[in-house]
Amino acid sequence: MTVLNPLIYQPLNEKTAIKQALDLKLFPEDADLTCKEIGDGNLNLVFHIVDQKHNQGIIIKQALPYAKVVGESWPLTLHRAKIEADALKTFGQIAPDYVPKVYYTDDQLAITVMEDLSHLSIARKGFIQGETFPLISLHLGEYLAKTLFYTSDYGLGSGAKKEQVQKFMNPELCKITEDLIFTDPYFDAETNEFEEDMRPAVEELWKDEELKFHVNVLKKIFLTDAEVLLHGDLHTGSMFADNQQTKIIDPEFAFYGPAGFDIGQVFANLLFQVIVNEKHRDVFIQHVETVWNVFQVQFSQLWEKENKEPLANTTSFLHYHLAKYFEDALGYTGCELIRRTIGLAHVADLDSIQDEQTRLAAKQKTLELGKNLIKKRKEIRDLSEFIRTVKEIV
Ligand SMILES: Nc1ncnc2c1ncn2[C@@H]1O[C@H](COP(=O)(O)OP(=O)(O)O)[C@@H](O)[C@H]1O
Ligand SMILES: CSC[C@H]1O[C@H](OP(=O)(O)O)[C@H](O)[C@@H]1O
Repeated sequence: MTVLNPLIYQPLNEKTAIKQALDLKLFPEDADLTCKEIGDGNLNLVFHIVDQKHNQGIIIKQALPYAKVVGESWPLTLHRAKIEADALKTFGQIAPDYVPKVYYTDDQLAITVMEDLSHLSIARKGFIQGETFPLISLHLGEYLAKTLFYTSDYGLGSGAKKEQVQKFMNPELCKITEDLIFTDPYFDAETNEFEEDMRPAVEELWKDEELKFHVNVLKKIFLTDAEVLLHGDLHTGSMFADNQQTKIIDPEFAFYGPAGFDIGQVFANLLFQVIVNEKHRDVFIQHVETVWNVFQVQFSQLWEKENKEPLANTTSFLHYHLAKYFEDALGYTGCELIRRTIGLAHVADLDSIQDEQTRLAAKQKTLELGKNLIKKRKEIRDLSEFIRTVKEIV
């Protein structure tokens, strides 16, 4: 665990970030550097440094010793910067096409210097502006298949996997997920945020004992099933895209957990668009289908060709895993839909809808779909039944 050393750790500002870049000799000597802090996430500082002369940029991301969205009253480990840098390196080796290059890291300063992706758009923002990024689901399916297979016992071997489990222990960030996704939305917690008009639906949800039982089961799986190295926060605000490329950023919540968690977060964040984006509804339904289809095909190929556990390499055991991942993913999809509607840290897909009635109707649908997926995840046995459930509610 990185200990905060006030003699070494200092939050950067736009001037000291330029000095840092110069000290690291990441630009030519005649560079004309400008710097802007562009962090729009909940937790960290992000400095965009550009050499105006040669039109080259880098990103310096720095963790603060607290959660930026709340302030100094919510202290948060700087160790998350090391977790993020290590996860970017691990995922970068496994799926280099989909991960920004890491140029430099400093655990004491809690910084990661990485490839500037500002020629791409944050997927969530692009979707809201009407983009569909036609290849994003194919890329996400491949990214998920590779990262979830190659970090598992079957892709890595059980000894090496255990070392990784240790390396990616991330208790403070996991606790945020445990609270914000699996606990707080299900009672009258201070962190929750919802419009007063949503109160009847929210209070109904708080009283739903069957739902809370299922959320407890999903939380238990999250707490105990150290299957694969997860990104841990794989929403569309953690994806850069254009019509050709997709890059996944921000894995500071990485840890060993259930494979279905990353898949479910991807499904949920695409489903926000299925719910709000009438014009491109079918495209986003297809995106959900493609993510699963590509994941399933590529994961199965890796399982058969690269399996380090000879006895595990059977079709029936592969199907057992795919069925578990799918069932868990549906449950986590439901949890993500609900927490982004009534918990802390909403999504712009919903909150940016100007018309109040349209916005409230969309939020009712995300809650309804979320509850259904959580409760019925064992009955929904395949992709077509999943899509049928989505269409019935949307
Ligand atoms: N590699 C990058 N290239 C360009 N912009 C980036 C890069 N990484 C982050 N950003 C910008 O900074 C914002 C916040 O980054 P993010 O990693 O999501 O921070 P946080 O951990 O605080 O959520 C992103 O939405 C994006 O606009
Ligand atoms: C207090 S953290 C809330 C929320 O923020 C994280 O998202 P991001 O880092 O992408 O801004 C994560 O989803 C947490 O649950």
